[in-house]
Amino acid sequence: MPLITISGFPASGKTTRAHQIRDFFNSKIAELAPTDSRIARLKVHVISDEGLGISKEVYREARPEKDARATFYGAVKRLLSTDDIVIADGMNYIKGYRYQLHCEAKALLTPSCVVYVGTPAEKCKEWNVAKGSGEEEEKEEGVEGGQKSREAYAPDVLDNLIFRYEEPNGMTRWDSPLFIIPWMDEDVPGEEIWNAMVNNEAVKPHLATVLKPAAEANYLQILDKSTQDVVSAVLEYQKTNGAGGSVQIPEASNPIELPANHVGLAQLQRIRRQFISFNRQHTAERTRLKSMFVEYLNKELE
Ligand SMILES: Nc1ncnc2c1ncn2[C@@H]1O[C@H](COP(=O)(O)OP(=O)(O)OP(=O)(O)O)[C@@H](O)[C@H]1O
Repeated sequence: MPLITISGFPASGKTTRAHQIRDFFNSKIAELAPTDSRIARLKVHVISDEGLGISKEVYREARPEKDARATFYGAVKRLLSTDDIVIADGMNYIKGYRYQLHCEAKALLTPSCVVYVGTPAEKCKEWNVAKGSGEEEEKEEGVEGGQKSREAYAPDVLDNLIFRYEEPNGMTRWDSPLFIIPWMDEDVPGEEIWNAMVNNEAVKPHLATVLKPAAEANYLQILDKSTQDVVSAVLEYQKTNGAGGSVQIPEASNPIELPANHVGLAQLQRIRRQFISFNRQHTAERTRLKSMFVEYLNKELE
C-alpha cells in the first residue's frame, strides 16, 4: 500500500504532521474496516530517525548521513507491501532521494505522495530551541507516550540542512501529488491524502495541492513572512497610537485604514490565514504580496 513521504526543514513539525496523518488514517480504518475487508487489512507505520535510533549528529558529516539515509531507506522498503501504509517521517530533502522512494512505490504498483511541511526557517529555529530546552517535554510525553527523543539540532547543523534543502516541486512525477501544509494550519488535509492514497483518486489541484513552478521556490515562506510583517506593523502601530488611523506599510502601495475599535491579534491572524489559503495556489508576484494583503485587510476590516 501507499507511501507518504514527508518533507520539510529540520524541526519544522514533520513528526507532528506525520502523527496527525497516522491518526486520521487509523480512524478511517477503524470506521471502514467492519464493512470492507481490504481496508481491514491495512496497517499504518511511521518510519522516523528517532524510531530507528539515528542521532541528529549524523547530519554533521556526509558519511554518517549517507549511512543514516540508507538505514531509513531500507526500513521504508522493508515495510512497503500491499497491506501497509508507510509514512516516511524524515527531512527527505534530497530530490534524488525522493525520486528513489517514489520508484520503490511505483515498482510495487502502489501510489505515493509527498507532504511538504511548510514552515519558515525562523520558526524551525525557534521550535528547535524549545525542543532542546525540554520546554515541551511534558506535553510531548503525553502525546507521544514518551517515545520521542528530545534531541535538538546543533545550530550550525540546522542552518546547513536548511541551506541544502531541495524544496519539493509538484510539477515533477516523484513529488506529486504534493500536499503542502503551512505551519499555522491546525489540521492536515487527511481526507484528500486518504482519497489519493487508498482510493487511488486523482488529486485535483486545490488549496492543499499546489503545483508550483520551480521558479517559485520558497513562495510559501515569502507569503508567510510578507503577511506576518503587515500584521506585526498593525499591532505595533496600535500599541503606540491606539485604535483607528491609517498605517503605511513599507513596500505596500496603499495604507491600511484601521477601524475605530481596536483590532486584536486573533482577528488579524484569522484574516491572514484566509489570505494565505486563497493565495497559496497562485504564484502571485512577490513584490505585490504586501499590497494585496493590505487591500484584503482593508476589505475585511471595513
Ligand atoms: N504547528 C505547530 N505549532 C507550534 N509548535 C509546533 C508545531 N508543529 C510542531 N511544533 C513543535 O515544534 C517542535 C518540533 O516539532 P516536530 O518534532 O514535529 O518537528 P520535526 O520536523 O519532526 O523535527 P525533527 O527534524 O527534529 O525530526 C516540537 O516541540 C513541536 O511541539
